[in-house]
Order: sequence, then structure tokens, then C-alpha cells
Amino acid sequence: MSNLLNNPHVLEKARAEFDKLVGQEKLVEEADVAKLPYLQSIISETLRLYPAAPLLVPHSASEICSIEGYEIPKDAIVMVNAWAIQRDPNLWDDALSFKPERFEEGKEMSDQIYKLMPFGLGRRACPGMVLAQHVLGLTLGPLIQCFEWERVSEKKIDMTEGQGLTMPKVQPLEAMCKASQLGKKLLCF
Ligand code: HEM
Repeated sequence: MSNLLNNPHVLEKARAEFDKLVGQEKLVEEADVAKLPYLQSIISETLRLYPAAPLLVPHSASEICSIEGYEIPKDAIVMVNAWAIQRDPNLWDDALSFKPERFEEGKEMSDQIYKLMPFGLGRRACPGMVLAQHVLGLTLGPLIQCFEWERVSEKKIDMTEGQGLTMPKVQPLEAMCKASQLGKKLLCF
């Protein structure tokens, strides 16, 4: 929501996608989520810039191996800095900007699938990834459909990241909302 409030054109585009593909009569359902490419792009772009587990989970080398010329001893703990990789200007155009469009029609993903890793990669990647993506869509979707959102002031939402394994925001989000047409209908306002 913070990213959407800082980028109202993205919020508008997401709302237009809901109107077109889900309609103005019902809330988004599980079966709809996979058919909403822009919503999926918003989720990917949010997890790119703000991965819930920025260093993933510690891994251990089960045998001696080499990564980029560095010899890794057996049993060494290996941490992957997904946060840095997902913001690396050598890998991403305009790396620090919130631009869901970069994922449209697989633009970024077709050539280098290994640079977006909010759920890890490979054999130990998160088995809950698909469930999580559906739940994120089903949570964010109705917030976009049922409410019109605004920042509490002209100032952009402060996105400063705090300390902790899951990188919480330093300033909790404050925002204003009022029920949309669909919200009034479904929430009985
Ligand atoms: C937005 C939500 C979620 C995020 C960002 C996330 C992210 C991650 C990450 C980064 C890892 C470590 C991958 C690695 O180090 O390579 C992981 C592992 C794991 N996740 Fe998730 N996860 C999410 C939701 C879930 C859900 C909903 C479930 C279960 C229903 C789940 C179950 C697991 C399990 C069991 C592992 C350990 C896998 C293993 O070690 O083999 N996660 N997750």
C-alpha cells in the first residue's frame, strides 16, 4: 500500500485492471488472481525492493565448493543478500524506482530469471511461494477495489527500513481512505 500511495498512477492502473478483468460487481476471487498480470507485477516489484527476508535463510555448504572464485569450506554458513541483488543497478534498469511495468509480459524475467529471489531459489526455495502470492493478491485486491486511497499529506510515505530479520518500516503507514462504489455496495455503507 505504501508503494501504491507513493505512486498513484500505479494504483490507478491497478484499479483499471480490476474494473476490466474482475468487473464492478464482485470482489476478486482466488481464480481471478492469476489472470491479473498488473497485480502480479505490483507484488513482484514490491518483493524486489522490499523482500520480506532480505538475507533469505542461512544455508550451509554440504561440501567444499566455489562461488565466483571464492572457495567455500564444507559446513560454512552461506548467506545470500537478496536485498542487494534485487537493487543492483548492474542487473536492473532504474533499480531503485518502483516500476511494476518492468515485469509486464515477462520483460525482466525472460533473460535473467535468477535476479529476483524473494522466495529463494532452487531446491530449498520457499514451498509456500504460490500460496503466498495468492494470499497477497487476495489481500491487496479488495483494498484496491473497495477503497479510494490518499496520503495524509503531500509528503511521500517514508519508506525507511528498520532493523530486524524481516525489515519492518520505521514509520508505520498512515493513510486516508473512503469507500469506492463497489466498496459501498459490498460493505453496506
Ligand atoms: C510473502 C510470503 C513469504 C515469503 C517472502 C517467503 C520467503 C521465504 C524464503 C526467502 C525462504 C528461504 C529460501 C532460501 O533460503 O533459499 C523460505 C523458506 C520456507 N518457506 Fe517461505 N515465504 C513466504 C511464505 C510462506 C508460506 C505461506 C509458507 C507455508 C505455507 C512458507 C513455508 C516455507 C518453508 C517450509 C520454508 C523452508 C524450505 C526449506 O528449507 O526447504 N513460506 N520462505
